[in-house]
Amino acid sequence: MNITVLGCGAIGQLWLAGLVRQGHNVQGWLRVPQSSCTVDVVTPQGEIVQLQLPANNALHLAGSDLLLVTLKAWQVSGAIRTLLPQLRADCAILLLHNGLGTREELPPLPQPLLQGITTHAAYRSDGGSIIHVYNGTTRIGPLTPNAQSISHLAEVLHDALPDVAWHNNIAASCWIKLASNCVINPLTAVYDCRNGEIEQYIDQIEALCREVAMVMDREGYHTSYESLLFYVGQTIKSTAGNTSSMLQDIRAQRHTEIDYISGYLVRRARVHGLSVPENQRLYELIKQKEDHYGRLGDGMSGEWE
Ligand SMILES: NC(=O)C1=CN([C@@H]2O[C@H](COP(=O)(O)OP(=O)(O)OC[C@H]3O[C@@H](n4cnc5c(N)ncnc54)[C@H](OP(=O)(O)O)[C@@H]3O)[C@@H](O)[C@H]2O)C=CC1
Ligand SMILES: CC(C)(CO)C(=O)C(=O)O
Repeated sequence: MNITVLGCGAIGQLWLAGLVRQGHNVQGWLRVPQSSCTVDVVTPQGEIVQLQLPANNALHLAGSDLLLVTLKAWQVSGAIRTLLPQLRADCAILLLHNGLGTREELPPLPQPLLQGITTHAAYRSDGGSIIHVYNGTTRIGPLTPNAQSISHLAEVLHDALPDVAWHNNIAASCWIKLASNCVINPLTAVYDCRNGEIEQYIDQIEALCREVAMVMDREGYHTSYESLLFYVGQTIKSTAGNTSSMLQDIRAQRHTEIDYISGYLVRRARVHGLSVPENQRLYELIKQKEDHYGRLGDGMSGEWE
């Protein structure tokens, strides 16, 4: 397949490495245009993969069958909008990020639109290499009716970076993942701790899960408070040693994905006339942290890192 990977950070480089290995014709797409991009990945087995791949080639983009979007949620709609005029109408666009709400920011598209969530874990080391710490599962599925027929994409992606599973009702899976991000990300950022250490704040975890379950129910997704609480508890246990992505962003004074996590939940609650005070409170606490270092940056670059 002809593939463009938009965003060549931690997750993007895992995909670039895996797709090239399978013989696909792949390029990266960088924010600051360059003719090549570096892939430098250390696999969970300690294997080092170093590649130089083409990047930002307009002809390659125009011939792409798949645009794989591995950006932070707040970077997605702006980046896709600038590329849309150059994409074929049948180029599948797969959004692979934490949180929800990017779809609503995009204009109506002729292209088949898909969404994915992943439990792979990777981070950029001080030396710049991407350390792939955990081999997880990626779930993908259609957001638009014209994407329902391309379930074979899951197989193609599975061969490159297993495991990949197709879910017809991907929105429901994304909401369940949103529940764990509404709990783990802001709590770890507020208490400045690893994921496993938030188990002690059980009252807050329960309140957050109750609120997410209530909003999900109004959104039409079948779930229960108990099942969400169980799922979130399992995620806390299985990622106990992790530093959440939100805490990493806060520590590095970067823009967080809070607007697409707790912020999205708060916005959907408002649409349904529901009150979600615990999610609202955590949302505001994280925004205050962002504003604080945003202000510190004023007069310097004036931009988010
Ligand atoms: N890393 C992980 O383990 C996991 C990540 N996720 C989710 O996956 C998503 C991606 O995360 P991750 O890979 O860690 O993030 P990164 O920040 O590592 O990667 C994003 C990349 O996109 C680049 N970028 C930003 N804006 C643009 C643009 N307009 N055009 C092209 N490139 C751009 C950034 O470059 P620059 O820095 O130059 O702006 C950066 O290299 C997030 O939603 C995250 O929450 C989910 C599960 C696990
Ligand atoms: C599930 C969790 C919380 C794992 O760390 C995550 O997705 C993140 O850190 O963003």
